[in-house]
Amino acid sequence: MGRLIVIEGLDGAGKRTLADGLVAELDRRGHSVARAAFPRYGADVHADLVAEALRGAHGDLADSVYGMAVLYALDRHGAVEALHTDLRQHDVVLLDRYVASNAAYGAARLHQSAEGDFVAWASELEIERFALPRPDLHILLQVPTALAESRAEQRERSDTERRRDRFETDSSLQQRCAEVYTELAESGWWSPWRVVDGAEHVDFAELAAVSVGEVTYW
Ligand SMILES: Nc1ncnc2c1ncn2[C@@H]1O[C@H](COP(=O)(O)OP(=O)(O)O)[C@@H](O)[C@H]1O
Ligand SMILES: Cc1cn([C@H]2C[C@H](O)[C@@H](COP(=O)(O)OP(=O)(O)O)O2)c(=O)[nH]c1=O
Repeated sequence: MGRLIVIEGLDGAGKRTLADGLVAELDRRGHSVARAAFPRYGADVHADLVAEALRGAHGDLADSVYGMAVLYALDRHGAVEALHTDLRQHDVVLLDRYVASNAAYGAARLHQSAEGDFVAWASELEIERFALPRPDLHILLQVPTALAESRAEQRERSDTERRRDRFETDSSLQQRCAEVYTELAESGWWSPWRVVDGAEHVDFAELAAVSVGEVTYW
């Protein structure tokens, strides 16, 4: 059975770039890796509805924190079988965003902490009811909000396909989100968490060893 590793962090933190580096290191060490990212834009209708709503479609849908969170969750619900298959066939299944994104962004939008009603509701929906597979490890890619914002801006300039949406351009939301992520990591929500400083050089060898369970201390 493979290990489920989840990368979390703010928009523009560098999650995709970190995933590229970690996959290369795991590959170099001979581990087979399956990789996925949520939302599954273009592959799941719920994810597409989310993207459209974030760009102003579907009336007041994007204003509903719970409504949007249900769509993100249904995207993952539709991926449960594929995740189990990948876990059977690979040493590592590496996800760019998972349930903790819903927990962090929803709580932040509602000005709640990780102890609040929203995180409890999201856990009940996705962990209990949808029975999504539990991660072996969350990696929180922590960067100052201003750095994440400038990286997201830089990416927007070089890749017009990735124009920033209304969450991504809301600095105070991103700041609150960073706080909820830190709380989730500190409380060990749903799995152990490894916090990686994305403003510094990342030690991929060490991160790969932690990811495959060779190193089990935090
Ligand atoms: N460690 C880093 N140092 C400098 N730039 C980075 C670093 N990581 C990512 N970037 C750049 O920042 C932008 C956002 O990175 P990306 O991995 O797409 O973030 P995310 O997936 O978290 O939204 C990209 O233009 C990327 O090249
Ligand atoms: C996966 C997920 C994302 N989000 C938020 C985080 C991001 O602000 C936004 C879009 O996800 P993101 O991964 O940033 O997509 P992209 O950068 O490719 O457009 O959705 C949630 O609120 N809940 C979730 O479950």
